[in-house]
Amino acid sequence: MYAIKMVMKADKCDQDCEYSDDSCPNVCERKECPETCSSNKKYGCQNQKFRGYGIGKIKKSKDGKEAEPTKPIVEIRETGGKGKGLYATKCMEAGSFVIPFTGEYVSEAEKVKRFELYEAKMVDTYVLDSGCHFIDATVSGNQAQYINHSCDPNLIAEKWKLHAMPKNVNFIAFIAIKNINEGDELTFNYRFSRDDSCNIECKCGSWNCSGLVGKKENVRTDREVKKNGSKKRKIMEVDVEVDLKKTVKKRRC
Ligand SMILES: C[S@@+](CC[C@H](N)C(=O)[O-])C[C@H]1O[C@@H](n2cnc3c(N)ncnc32)[C@H](O)[C@@H]1O
Repeated sequence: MYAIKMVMKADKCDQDCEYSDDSCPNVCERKECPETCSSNKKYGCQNQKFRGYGIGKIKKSKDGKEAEPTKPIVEIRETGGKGKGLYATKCMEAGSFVIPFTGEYVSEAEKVKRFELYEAKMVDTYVLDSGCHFIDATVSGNQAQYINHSCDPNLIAEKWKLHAMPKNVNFIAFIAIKNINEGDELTFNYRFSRDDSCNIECKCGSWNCSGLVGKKENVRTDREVKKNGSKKRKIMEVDVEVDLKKTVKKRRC
């Protein structure tokens, strides 16, 4: 009974949703609302965060002009031990959209070619597996590429669909899974999909630190552990969380 109700709501929401807060069925399905969504009469639709960052169709204000771009709520700073990191410049509640992850969308074949090229040039490589494509932030990417790993993170990476964008493209958003204070470092669990990524000594300092950056339980880690600052090339290929049921407290789904 509950499932049927959700589907009906989602259909309605696709046309002209009346929710557009965290109970919005599109949020529950990780879909951005269409530009035409006229919900939330006072503040406008709250489920168009990618558009605010210039991703997808640009948001228009009521008078038809381009809306102001979203002001960043993060800044890059030195961490002392982990290189640069990304920090919150204001408080955020659990469930908040923090920042999208951007880079070049490439196929698996192109990713393999690039890995060879980066290896030849000894370039550190940073790629997120979005499920449909690989998002390569090695050369071009936004501030999200400075998010360090933690074994007890305050962010999760989620896959989203954008309205009027190809169905086979996933966009990635970093969402807060804890309340975050101004000045906190933003982190997520890298959960590396390659064995050869898992040999960097972890300095997250969490109570549950595994000792290695991004280590999954089933990954072999019998290689030489790289200290931070090592001249050896690092390959970061990260799996994005797929579990939609992963609980983010503020959301009702
Ligand atoms: C995607 S980059 C993050 C930004 C990076 N700190 C920088 O300055 O460019 C990933 C690299 O950051 C470092 N790093 C991230 N999380 C770390 C952690 N928990 N402990 C130690 N080093 C970490 C590692 O050198 C890793 O190769």
